[in-house]
Amino acid sequence: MTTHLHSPAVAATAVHKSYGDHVVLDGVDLDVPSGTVFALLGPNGAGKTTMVQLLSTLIRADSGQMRICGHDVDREPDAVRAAIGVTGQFAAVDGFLTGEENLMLMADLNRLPRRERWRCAVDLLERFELTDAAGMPAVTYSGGMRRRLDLAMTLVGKPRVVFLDEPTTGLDPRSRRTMWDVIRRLVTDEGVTMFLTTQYLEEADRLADRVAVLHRGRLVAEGPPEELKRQVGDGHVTLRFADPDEYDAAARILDVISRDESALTLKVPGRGDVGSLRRLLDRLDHAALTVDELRIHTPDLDDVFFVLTGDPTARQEPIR
Ligand SMILES: Nc1ncnc2c1ncn2[C@@H]1O[C@H](COP(=O)(O)OP(=O)(O)OP(=O)(O)O)[C@@H](O)[C@H]1O
Repeated sequence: MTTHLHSPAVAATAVHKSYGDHVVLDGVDLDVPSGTVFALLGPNGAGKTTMVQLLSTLIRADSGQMRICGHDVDREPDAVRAAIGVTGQFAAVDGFLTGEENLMLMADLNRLPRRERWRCAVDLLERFELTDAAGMPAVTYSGGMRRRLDLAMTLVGKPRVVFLDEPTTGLDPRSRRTMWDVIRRLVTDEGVTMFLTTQYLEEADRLADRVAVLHRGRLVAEGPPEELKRQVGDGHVTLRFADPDEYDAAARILDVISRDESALTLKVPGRGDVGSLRRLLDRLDHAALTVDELRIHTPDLDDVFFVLTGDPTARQEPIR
């Protein structure tokens, strides 16, 4: 296999993909340097999984070019498959096998020499904090443990690029943080390139060197999280209401970034300076609405998403 040491880990140019009349990707360009974490961010149905399926040779694009570590996805699919690992929302883990057996099976499938299989399994179990659970059937694992085992299994084949499709969807905050640590360590210690898709702005912000925002089949922004946040400038203000009717009424009169029905909170754009806060409170006063609590935030990716897409439908997704 030819190695392309100086090629970007992932490069895509003018990628189009439709299902019937439904345009899912409408000319997407990507460039991910080796040894970095890249996050493709977007709400449900934005086309993130489709992009991963295209780059990992699972489906074909209608047009456009894609290369992984210098290998053309269309013309050299075997070389691409040898360079990548994919972990998805539907893990490859067999619940009836123990963690160790799952890893040994994967080592077998990757044709590792017999004496290396066990060493590889033990090493991965330790790095992924699964040593204590190594002998237990995977069906007894928590969601976070399963995701870690799935990622460990992907690494048996020593991929240079790992696609992580929504790696922490459905995990509790602690498991999410453990997963983030594992992902970061793989990049820092081994130079693996991570291409992750996520709906969670916080995840992209914490993990990624570069973030791209996918909206209606197009990239609406691309850059380091800090740069995107700078583009937005102002932060936001969170307002909490005690009364559901007042919460609803406020949501109707204000320019709302996002809303949380259960907490009765609204996020509205604003720097939090005295003048703009006074204007905001005056508007609520005139409508006879009482705010229970007010918090001021510096810009985060949530604000970036709102400013870039300005699309209220995008705001209803479970972004956090
Ligand atoms: N095989 C298919 N046939 C028809 N439509 C499809 C197919 N696969 C995906 N789609 C459509 O393409 C759009 C993008 O789907 P995709 O799964 O890529 O989105 P996503 O951003 O990964 O969303 P999620 O966060 O929910 O996984 C959706 O509207 C989906 O219904």
